Amino acid sequence: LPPGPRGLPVIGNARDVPKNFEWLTYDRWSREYDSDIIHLRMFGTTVIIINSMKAANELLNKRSSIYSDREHLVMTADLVGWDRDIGFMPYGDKWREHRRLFHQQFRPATVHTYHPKLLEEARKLLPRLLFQLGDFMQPLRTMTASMILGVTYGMELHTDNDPYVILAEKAVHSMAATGNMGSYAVDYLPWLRYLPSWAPGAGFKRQAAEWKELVVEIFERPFVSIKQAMSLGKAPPCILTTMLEELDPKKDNSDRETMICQVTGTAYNAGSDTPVSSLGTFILAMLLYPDVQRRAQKEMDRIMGCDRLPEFEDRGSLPYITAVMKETLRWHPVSPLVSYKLRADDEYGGYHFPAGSIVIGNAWAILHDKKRYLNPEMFDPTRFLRPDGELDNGVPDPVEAAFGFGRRICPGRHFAADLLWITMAHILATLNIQKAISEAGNVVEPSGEYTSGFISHPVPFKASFKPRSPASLDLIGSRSSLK
Ligand code: HEM
Repeated sequence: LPPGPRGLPVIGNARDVPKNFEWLTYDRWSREYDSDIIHLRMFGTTVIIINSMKAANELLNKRSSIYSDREHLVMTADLVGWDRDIGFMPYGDKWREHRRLFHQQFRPATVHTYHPKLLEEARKLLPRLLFQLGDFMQPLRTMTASMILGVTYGMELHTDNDPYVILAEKAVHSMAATGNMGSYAVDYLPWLRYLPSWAPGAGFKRQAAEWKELVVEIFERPFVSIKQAMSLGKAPPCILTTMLEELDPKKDNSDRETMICQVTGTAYNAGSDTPVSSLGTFILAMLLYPDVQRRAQKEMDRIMGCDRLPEFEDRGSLPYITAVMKETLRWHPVSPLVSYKLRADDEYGGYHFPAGSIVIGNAWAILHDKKRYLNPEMFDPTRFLRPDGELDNGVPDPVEAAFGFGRRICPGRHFAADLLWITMAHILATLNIQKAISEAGNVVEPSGEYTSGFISHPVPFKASFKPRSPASLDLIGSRSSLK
């Protein structure tokens, strides 16, 4: 086995692994043990942590057929009910069928047909950012939910307090809190699930029951509501109606309908939180690196002038904006760790990995590898550009690790990349992102801190959005509503 910290009998390294920001500790151990692969034992389970792209490529990408299973997380899957979600399904026929159905709706050729919806929502975001009162993340959450709910269920959201946005936020919180192996002891000690809910130490069961109600609702509520609308001939065309219309009415479709419900529900929850984290990182970077913001705005002005908003067709002429998006995904990956279960014994670099090991890809370490990215802690989009300002295809694309690996790689990545790009382009074209000023007149510095867990978000911070010019106000279409 690869090197790693010596553990204690029975519990192994359970006390060595910190509760938060494990990816930083894994990265440090990798340097201390001078090995890109390290090994831990957690209550008898072997855990292999991959900290370099080279090893990730050899194992997670090239040998994906044995590295694509998921560990069964008792808390997440059984107790909270996330087993409905493709991301938590074990490798096998059921996962394959769900993933195939999902892919048909989110492959590049299909995602292209969602561009009008992405544009419409990015444009609605601008006045909301301008008039937000202190919590700019809320309009970003509403926009992202509107995009994903719009294409999946044909829904229109009108306010920041839409029940579907709040539902997604709460449900996805339970995924972020439980989705990393070992966040709850019951993952390693499955018998704990049989503790009665009232027993001391069984707080996790009471919490799980509360979360499960939300998870069931996030999958079933929109599905049932659109199916009803469809039976009345009132459902707008969307992914769900497309899938339901393809069913053969002469057959019993109950299994197929369950699958469709799970696929669309997965899109709703997998797609409504992750881009919000990236957009939060983008805003943070624009506050901390004002020169980057100015250069991006200059590029927008050069291509767009001041009389129109960006379109997807402009992407080829806006390499710096694309570089800002790549750097956002690299600087703080949304999922710093991704984990798999090894299905068969394997060997690599003189090491033997037993079947059943948990294998963790440390995306954070890969995206902060000094050998691949100079000064990785700096937000520097120019690292992706050639001296002539065009994109440099020789620089490793953060997409390689930020969206996971192998057969499990995020199937929503094309949609996500389009969503992020068009949103960043719209904000940079029209608004100045500035540090907020407190009531006492002082500049409010963002802490730059992040939450830990399966999905990592910037800790809430304040920012102020001002129109770049009177022409920007016209473009935003909100001049009349300004005092
Ligand atoms: C910035 C945005 C996003 C990021 C950074 C992101 C990242 C990831 C990562 C790291 C994984 C795990 C991959 C692995 O295990 O190797 C994943 C899985 C997944 N993502 Fe995304 N994602 C994003 C947006 C989306 C969107 C918008 C959708 C839906 C439209 C989506 C759907 C999924 C699904 C269904 C899976 C599970 C795949 C499986 O287990 O087979 N993601 N994503």
